[in-house]
Amino acid sequence: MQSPTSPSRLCVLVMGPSGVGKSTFAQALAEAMGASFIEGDDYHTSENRAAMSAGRPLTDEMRQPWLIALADTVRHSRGKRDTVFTCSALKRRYRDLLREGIGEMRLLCLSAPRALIRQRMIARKHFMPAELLDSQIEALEAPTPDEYAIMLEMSEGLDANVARALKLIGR
Ligand SMILES: Nc1ncnc2c1ncn2[C@@H]1O[C@H](COP(=O)(O)OP(=O)(O)OP(=O)(O)O)[C@@H](O)[C@H]1O
Ligand SMILES: O=C(O)[C@H](O)[C@@H](O)[C@H](O)[C@H](O)CO
Repeated sequence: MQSPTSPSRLCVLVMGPSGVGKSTFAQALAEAMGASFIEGDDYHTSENRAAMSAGRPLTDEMRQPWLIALADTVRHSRGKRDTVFTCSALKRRYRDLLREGIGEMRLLCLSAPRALIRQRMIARKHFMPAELLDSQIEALEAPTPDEYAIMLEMSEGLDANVARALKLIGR
């Protein structure tokens, strides 16, 4: 039997505020690794989606069921294959909740200048409005040294960042 703390497959969390480029980067990374890709946004409750679409930031309580459902899916996936997943995972306690459900994971924390993120959010078609960006950045608790996160600056270009991430995670 496999315990959540002794998984056989690599699990990578791609985190950071809305619009920073998690989905774009994580899909490219998963493809380069031959890993499964899981999009965190697909596990929100309909209430959460409605709130975000209406420009209301999520509360800790609203994020709880989302994080639990996502962790459940990722745990099953990483039991079979290397898995890359996205989740804003803005606060330490959210990341701890994910670790509780999933086991060990590598953290890739994406950042970009606020103005660039805002520009990209305005340009895309998505339920998350650019007006929520400030609340995302305010809520963000950067990973602490004990989380061994790899920090990636997204204005540097997708291919360079994928290559750097592969090297740093040893793939
Ligand atoms: N390296 C890049 N160069 C140019 N545009 C990019 C790059 N990365 C992402 N984008 C664009 O920026 C927008 C936001 O990216 P993406 O949807 O991947 O962010 P996200 O962090 O997953 O957002 P959310 O958490 O809100 O789902 C998209 O329109 C995407 O096409
Ligand atoms: O924790 C949160 O505030 C939300 O989950 C957001 O970050 C969204 O998931 C997402 O990024 C929207 O596209």
